Amino acid sequence: MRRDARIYVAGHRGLVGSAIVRRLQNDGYENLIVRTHKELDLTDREAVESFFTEEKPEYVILAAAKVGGIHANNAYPADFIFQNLAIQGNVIDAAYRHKTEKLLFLGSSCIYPKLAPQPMREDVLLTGPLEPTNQAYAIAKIAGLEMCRSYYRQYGFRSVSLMPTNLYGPYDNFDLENSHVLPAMMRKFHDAKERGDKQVTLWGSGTPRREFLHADDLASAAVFLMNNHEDPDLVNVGVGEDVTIRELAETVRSAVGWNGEIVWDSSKPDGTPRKLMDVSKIHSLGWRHSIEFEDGVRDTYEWFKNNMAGTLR
Ligand SMILES: NC(=O)C1=CN([C@@H]2O[C@H](COP(=O)(O)OP(=O)(O)OC[C@H]3O[C@@H](n4cnc5c(N)ncnc54)[C@H](OP(=O)(O)O)[C@@H]3O)[C@@H](O)[C@H]2O)C=CC1
Ligand SMILES: C[C@H]1O[C@H](OP(=O)(O)OP(=O)(O)OC[C@H]2O[C@@H](n3cnc4c(=O)[nH]c(N)nc43)[C@H](O)[C@@H]2O)[C@@H](O)[C@@H](O)C1=O
Repeated sequence: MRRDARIYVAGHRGLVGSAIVRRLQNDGYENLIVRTHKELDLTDREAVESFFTEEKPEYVILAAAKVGGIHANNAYPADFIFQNLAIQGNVIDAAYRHKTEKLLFLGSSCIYPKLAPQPMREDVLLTGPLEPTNQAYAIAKIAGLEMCRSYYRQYGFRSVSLMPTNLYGPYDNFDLENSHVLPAMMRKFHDAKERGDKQVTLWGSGTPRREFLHADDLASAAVFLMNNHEDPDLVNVGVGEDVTIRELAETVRSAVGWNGEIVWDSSKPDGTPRKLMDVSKIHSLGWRHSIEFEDGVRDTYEWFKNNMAGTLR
């Protein structure tokens, strides 16, 4: 991408979109196009059409989506499938018709079968049943990446599709019900420390394993692949190592500095037992993560204390 190219970053205020904007700005890209959800609802096909007619972005980074943790996915499957199908359908099709040079699509590690062999290679896609708690979201994401492959096959429309593992970092969603596990733990431990609570309740058994990648690393992979990769087939993005949810709780608790008791609520779902990415493809393309987990969690907690603590209810 030329440094003066017109690059539309959809979802620029979210965890991933904000990290991609920071990365592009640091790399000297000076012509970024952004719209808030309120300014442009990407589920509205006519609004998307007018936006592309007006702005004619040369590159599109699609980091806008309906996103949430295990509870949100399980409780609101209709919102997850409808909004994601609509957003990606509108944006990918408009980008093709308005002659965008290249688009970046984001899937997720939950597109792979619930019991896929670990670590999960890109070619285990569609080889078995999905995890029920996020099936609606996963099917929307699989449709998105198939749309990218199909637009390439039929029209030669260029795109890259990244499948990130679980992400964390600044501008994450710290809602107690609808967020992912890492920000939820951070907020629960922080609130307990502030209030002097002796116990925090976490969900499930604590035995599932998850892999965590800092959003700044994902942003670096996104810009790298936009510049260096020409195949619309999916590419996993992760660190290649995972931890149990109990181990994660210890790391986050230690970063926050709270020493009370953790209680596990077994009435809440565990979700997929393990989701570890095979990252050999992206390593062979020349990209590796650079933020170590403990450093990333510590920095994210600093950001949380400075920006979010006290603003949340
Ligand atoms: N977080 C994670 O662990 C992972 C995320 N991903 C993928 O990365 C991408 C970004 O996720 P993440 O940054 O975490 O999500 P966030 O929820 O942090 O951000 C999503 C962004 O999308 C915007 N948005 C949502 N709906 C619309 C809409 N209808 N019109 C316009 N904008 C909209 C939101 O705007 P607003 O805030 O104003 O509503 C927000 O800026 C998604 O595709 C997600 O599937 C993949 C794997 C893991
Ligand atoms: C990125 C990915 O994210 C989601 O999948 P998930 O990884 O299962 O989601 P999660 O981060 O919410 O939970 C991970 C694990 O952690 C446990 N857990 C403990 N205590 C809390 C807790 O307090 N909050 C939450 N949310 N989880 C908790 C929880 O029970 C589970 O065992 C999907 O939306 C999927 O669509 C997707 O793409």
